[in-house]
Amino acid sequence: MTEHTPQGPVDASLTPRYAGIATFAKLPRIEDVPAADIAVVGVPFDTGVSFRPGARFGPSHVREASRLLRPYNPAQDISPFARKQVVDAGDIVANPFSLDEAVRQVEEAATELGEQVDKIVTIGGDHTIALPLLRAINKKHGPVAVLHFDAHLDTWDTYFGAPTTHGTPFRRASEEGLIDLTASMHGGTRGPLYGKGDLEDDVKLGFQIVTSEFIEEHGIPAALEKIRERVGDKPLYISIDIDVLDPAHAPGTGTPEAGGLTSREMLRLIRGLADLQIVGADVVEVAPAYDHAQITAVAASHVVYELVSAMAGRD
Ligand SMILES: N=C(N)NCCCC(=O)O
Ligand SMILES: [Zn+2]
Ligand SMILES: [Zn+2]
Repeated sequence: MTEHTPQGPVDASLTPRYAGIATFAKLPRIEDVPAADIAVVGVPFDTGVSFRPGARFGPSHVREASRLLRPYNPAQDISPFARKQVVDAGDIVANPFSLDEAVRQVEEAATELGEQVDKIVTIGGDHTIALPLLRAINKKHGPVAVLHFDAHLDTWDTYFGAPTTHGTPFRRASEEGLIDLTASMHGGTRGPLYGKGDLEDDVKLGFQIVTSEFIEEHGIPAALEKIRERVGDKPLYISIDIDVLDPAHAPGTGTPEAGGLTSREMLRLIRGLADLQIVGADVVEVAPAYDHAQITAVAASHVVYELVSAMAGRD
């Protein structure tokens, strides 16, 4: 915890919230404070996508929508920006012409940032970036429980022979021993697969699943019970692909699947996990070109805010 009184966001009652440069939630930049506890950082990168491109514009789009966030979160009864020094750490530079170099750059930058702050919430970017982010967090915490909210499993093996894509990060991370596979889960998965073998492979790796259908059938409390039982008090990394939401709630994404969660359900799920030992998180796959009226960006900005609130609430 920093020694200084946290510097909060620009006061929207003194400076119009639509004025000025958009940092996340109008928070100070990391350079503007002596020390920080929680950093929000962008990774504008989408070289790993299999369908619609454009997630490289995700971080700036989410920051724009986050201008409207306010400092008190009644749902968690917490003022996250007063409790902890939360900052915007800008964007990590990721080479769009070399996926391998980009992955190295993300790992290196996230490792460095992780030495400066306690916890990081990353805004993507396509889901490829979860791999270097998990490599970075592994150096700090060892293998972490991964709670992965997504329409997709993202444990596929290769695409066009390529091992590193947005459909493969959790397969690679499992193989590298970055994930505690006794405590990890997918949440909100649904939709057509390549074959039954996709699910069998996923089980073999060690993941469990709370599907979108399970959540609809049994409700959020039952889903939370399953997740909490699985994760326990292990260091937890939460990776949220915005396509876990139904396309009605998140049209601005690259591989949309019908039958997903509402934003209200997603926010409730995070709140129900707020007391767990969350050590890092990402929110990925926001692709503004397919967004309308900032629907996806508003949802994503609230998801990030809820994650930051959860992290700020636990010492
Ligand atoms: N990670 C995301 N969003 N999508 C993965 C989809 C991979 C596929 O095209 O089969
Ligand atoms: Zn997905
Ligand atoms: Zn994904």
